[in-house]
Amino acid sequence: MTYTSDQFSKITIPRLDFSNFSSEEADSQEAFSKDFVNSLSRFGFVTVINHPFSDDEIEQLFSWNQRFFALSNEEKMKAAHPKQANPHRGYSYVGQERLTSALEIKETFDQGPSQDDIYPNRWPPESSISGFRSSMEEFFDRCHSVHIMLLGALERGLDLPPGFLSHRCLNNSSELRLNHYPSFPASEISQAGAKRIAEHSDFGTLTLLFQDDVGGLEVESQDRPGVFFPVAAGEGRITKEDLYVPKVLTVNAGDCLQRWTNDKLKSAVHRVVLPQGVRDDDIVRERYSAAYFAKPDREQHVGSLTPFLEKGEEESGYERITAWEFNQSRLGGTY
Ligand SMILES: O=C(O)CCC(=O)C(=O)O
Ligand SMILES: [Fe+2]
Repeated sequence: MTYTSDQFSKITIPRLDFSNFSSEEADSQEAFSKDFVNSLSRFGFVTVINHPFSDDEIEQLFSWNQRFFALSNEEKMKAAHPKQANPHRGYSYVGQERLTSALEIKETFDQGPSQDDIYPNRWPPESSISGFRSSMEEFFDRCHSVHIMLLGALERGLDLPPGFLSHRCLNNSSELRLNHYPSFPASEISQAGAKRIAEHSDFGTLTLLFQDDVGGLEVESQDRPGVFFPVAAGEGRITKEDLYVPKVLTVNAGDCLQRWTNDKLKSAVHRVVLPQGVRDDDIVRERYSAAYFAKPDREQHVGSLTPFLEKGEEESGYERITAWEFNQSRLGGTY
């Protein structure tokens, strides 16, 4: 597949106001829920303002993100990601993970649930970055509660009974990833075919994505396969206000949600490339982001759920493998 960017596309990812859902007004809640479903069904992505995270929480998250990656390599390697990929934990240096054959100019720090004894987290020593672990653990739990709220909106928008999706995600086995894309000469990208992050879809239910204002995130069009357009694109260039954290939360559907809903909600392919307007002789600004990959409980199946299958077609749709088996099969080959 050849991929092209359509940076000036008029496709606009809908921007929803979460305060409509958190209000007591049934009509506003209903409208938010329907719009949320429609956007994930049409684009696989949505952006949300007035979301439940406070400015302070997000600013702190970005501050930890910057402080962690500013540590020396030696310090970061004290939290090194284990050799095998499953599941992601700890620090990965530039080039360690490849989603395709392209070099990816990014370093990452992955964290799972603090109560996971089978796959424990890998923290840098407290003496290197005091307070990092406790803040990140707290933020992880906040993301879990926002994930459950958003599943509530999907249940409503999809006319499902309350808890129909969320009860499959209560023993949190999600992952939180800090991304740092270092600064580099733009010519390296055009000559070497490197990317910040190559084309991929996320594996879980929903991804809560926090971006800074550098830009470069693009999503593949559902109508024109192979054509990518910027997330938060308006009638032309992205403005700082389109992206600026902490105001805007980007949410996208992952493969498990696509499977459960038998393709009604789309796990769209996305990537991070050069921001718009960058020329070959520019030095590209560094970029920070954080992604909470919300996932179903490991023992839950990720086959198509009955309400999304035609009557008498219960055997059709996606196979009922467990979320754990699915996650492992998707991770293999990326490391
Ligand atoms: O950095 C971004 O904006 C996107 C990152 C992403 O897609 C991922 O980590 O899966
Ligand atoms: Fe992603």
